[in-house]
Amino acid sequence: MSYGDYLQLDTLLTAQKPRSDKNDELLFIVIHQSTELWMKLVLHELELAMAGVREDRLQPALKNLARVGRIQAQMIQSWDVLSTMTPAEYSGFRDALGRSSGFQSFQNRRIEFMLGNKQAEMIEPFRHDAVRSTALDAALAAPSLYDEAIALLARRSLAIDAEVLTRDFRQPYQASASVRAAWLQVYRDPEHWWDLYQLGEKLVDVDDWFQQWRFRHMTTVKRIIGFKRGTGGTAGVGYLKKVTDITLFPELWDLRTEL
Ligand code: HEM
Ligand SMILES: N[C@@H](CC(=O)c1ccccc1NC=O)C(=O)O
Repeated sequence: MSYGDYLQLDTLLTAQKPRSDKNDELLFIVIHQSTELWMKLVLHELELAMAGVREDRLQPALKNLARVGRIQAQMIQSWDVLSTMTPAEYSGFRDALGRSSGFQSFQNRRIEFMLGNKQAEMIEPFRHDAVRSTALDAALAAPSLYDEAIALLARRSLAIDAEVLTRDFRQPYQASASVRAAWLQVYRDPEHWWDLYQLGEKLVDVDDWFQQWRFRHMTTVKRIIGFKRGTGGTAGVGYLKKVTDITLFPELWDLRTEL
């Protein structure tokens, strides 16, 4: 066994195939591929974290979520590398991308669903692909990381409304007064609820860094394509600006006003 065999570098390093003769297309491909690799690890860690929360093994789940946070930091940093590309350099090969866009990132959509950003229409770009659309249908219907956290609050005898626990998980999560009151109880007496308090803060980290990733996507796109429309059919920056406001775990933000 050699270094290259173990890491399958023949496969990995022959998968960069620019469609133009422009120098900067390699940067564009490498940034996307490395992001997809990080997403692969995020999915793995999120699955473990969700299983940990579900099975009341909170300490390992916290460790998985801490790792997700450090990966998100890398993903946010990588916008700085892409920002070295100028509008003229990108325009040189943009036509070669055709109508492909980030809407077609399966791993990104699975992460969004696992974190609770449930928008069923986002499966449409995958309908021609039986394997991926089936996996996304399943992720849409399953409880998110936050649904698992709320079920844990209930198992710890915090009062959670029944309709929150038995909700249709395909629907976007709606903030609930009982969930807010439960988290508030945890945050007002951290020593008594130490592991739940840590879980709450890890979830805020993930939400915060997800928002930062979206924000940097939007600013990077603004400096590279200005206000051109997106290849995926949206208005471009205007659309990306709108999605920066998405909040995954609303009560964990709301309760901060009351502390
Ligand atoms: C020059 C670089 C980039 C430009 C100009 C760009 C532009 C855009 C635009 C305009 C959209 C909205 C869909 C559309 O109308 O096309 C979009 C969506 C998206 N992009 Fe990018 N992007 C860039 C780089 C990246 C990178 C490096 C990633 C990392 C994988 C990425 C991931 C995504 C994802 C996941 C979406 C869907 C977002 C959502 O629905 O919330 N993009 N991008
Ligand atoms: N939506 C981008 C194109 C784009 O960024 C893209 C195209 C192909 C593969 C990945 C891409 N990145 C994420 O949106 C654009 O409008 O220029």
